[in-house]
Amino acid sequence: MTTRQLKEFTRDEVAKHNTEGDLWIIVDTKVYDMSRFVDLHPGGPNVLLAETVAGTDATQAFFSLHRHEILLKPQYKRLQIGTIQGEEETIKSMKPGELSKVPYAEPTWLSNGYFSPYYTENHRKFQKAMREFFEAVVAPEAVTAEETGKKISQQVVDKMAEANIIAMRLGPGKHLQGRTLMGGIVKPEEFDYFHEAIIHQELARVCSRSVVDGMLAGLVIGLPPVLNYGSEEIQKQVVPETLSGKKYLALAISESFAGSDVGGLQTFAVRDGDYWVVTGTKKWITNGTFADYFTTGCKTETGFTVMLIPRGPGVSTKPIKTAYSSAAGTAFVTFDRVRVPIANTLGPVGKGMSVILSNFNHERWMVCATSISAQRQIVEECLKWTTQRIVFNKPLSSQAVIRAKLASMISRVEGCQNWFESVTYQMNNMNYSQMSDKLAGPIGLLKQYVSFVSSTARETAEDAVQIFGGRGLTVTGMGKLVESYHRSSGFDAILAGAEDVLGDLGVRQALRRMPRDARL
Ligand code: HEM
Repeated sequence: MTTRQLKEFTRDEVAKHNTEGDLWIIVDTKVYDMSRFVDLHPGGPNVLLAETVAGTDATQAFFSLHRHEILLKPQYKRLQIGTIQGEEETIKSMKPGELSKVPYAEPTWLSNGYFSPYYTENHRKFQKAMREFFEAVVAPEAVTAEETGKKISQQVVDKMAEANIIAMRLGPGKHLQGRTLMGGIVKPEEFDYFHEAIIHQELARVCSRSVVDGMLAGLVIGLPPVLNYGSEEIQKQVVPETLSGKKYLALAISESFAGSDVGGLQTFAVRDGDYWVVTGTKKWITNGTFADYFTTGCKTETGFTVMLIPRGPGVSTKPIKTAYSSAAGTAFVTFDRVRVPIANTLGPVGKGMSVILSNFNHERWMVCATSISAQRQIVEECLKWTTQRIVFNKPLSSQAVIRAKLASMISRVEGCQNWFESVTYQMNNMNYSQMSDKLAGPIGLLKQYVSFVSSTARETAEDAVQIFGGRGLTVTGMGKLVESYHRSSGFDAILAGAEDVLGDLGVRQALRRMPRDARL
């Protein structure tokens, strides 16, 4: 491939090329020859032939209508023939792993000149490596997966496994022992919930909501019951297979008949010698279309029991089309008299409710982490858009009503992140049973506030669409992240427990702890 030589021009020289068939424009000191592109331009030829555009500096017009990334695509990059003599571009692409300088685009601890009591130099090093990894390895594929709805490729999964990211997404614990984490940046025994939070938040920066789930979220929420309650044999087989990304696992709890009211589930298991015989259906199972194992909640004679069901005779899955991409592998799962060895039981028979409930805290906390990060990205999009978009001859941000929306959006995401970090700090200082006892309520309330959805995410989604107008409803182009967020932010209000139920859980826990002698 030959590298084209870029020439230097004066603005006067460019101005001479302002007709159909000989059309140049300047965008941020770069000179583009649009002569042969005019008829291919998705925005039509006429806009480019306009007097105010042809042969002129069209930087402002360009950035009012296009994302910067368009200029970086090879098919458009090659339209550049030169630069303007003695001038330097002002709009630079972010370097790999670079932090955004847009205010509030990064959490406080990553913002230049600010401090945090929670994070160390090691967290910063870890965050940098994680951002570089996700940008280089995951981001390109995340865009494709969102569009095609296909499962994330095995190549990406293998690279995540190699860095032990799959294992780290399950949080601190014995499953990290003996592993080299992110090339050795953090020792397994030093890996804490802030490291884990960094992974979830960095992942959500490069993936849409569906792809975050498609990145083996099923395993993240479905493997802990195996780790905490599975027999040694089961663990020996399933843990290495899944954490190496060779096999996939999903958590199969919700059904057409019951969701947040886990007690109402109807899938049942009957004992037959050394086997359970399982019959029933599960719905909205993340990663279910490609899962090899299902951590499944079943009704049994003495109560509710959790067991690991391998895909095999009697197990079938079909995709459910939801508002977000099928890359998440959302499935309807049918168990038709499936024979499952009794040895696959996770936790005590009839005591499955506590297995599932104890698992929920981590899952909900993870949903909060990703949800806040996605919300923050929308704040960044809105700050950029309102600064570059010109309306009534002024930037959109000069309108007080727009600034009021930005104020609410910033306050919401900062409130969410700060509460989230406080809960994460508690997790770092509590053991598993303390967490189950003391944090189920706060995490429930936090998720309600974050998924916060009805309170913060959904309001931010609505505000962002108002700010972007029609573009916020358009799948491609300037508002594509806002559109995707608007369509999928509601998912966080439902997945891992409906927000209203969780808010109520938090209050009921608080009420249970009210001192008997408390009076006004
Ligand atoms: C290097 C120069 C340019 C390139 C490579 C380019 C490329 C594109 C592309 C790929 C789209 C589709 C964008 C999308 O789906 O988001 C588009 C849309 C558009 N372009 Fe350009 N463009 C250029 C310059 C300009 C200029 C100078 C104008 C001046 C007014 C313009 C006006 C438009 C309009 C009006 C649309 C439709 C936007 C919309 O749907 O909201 N373009 N252009």
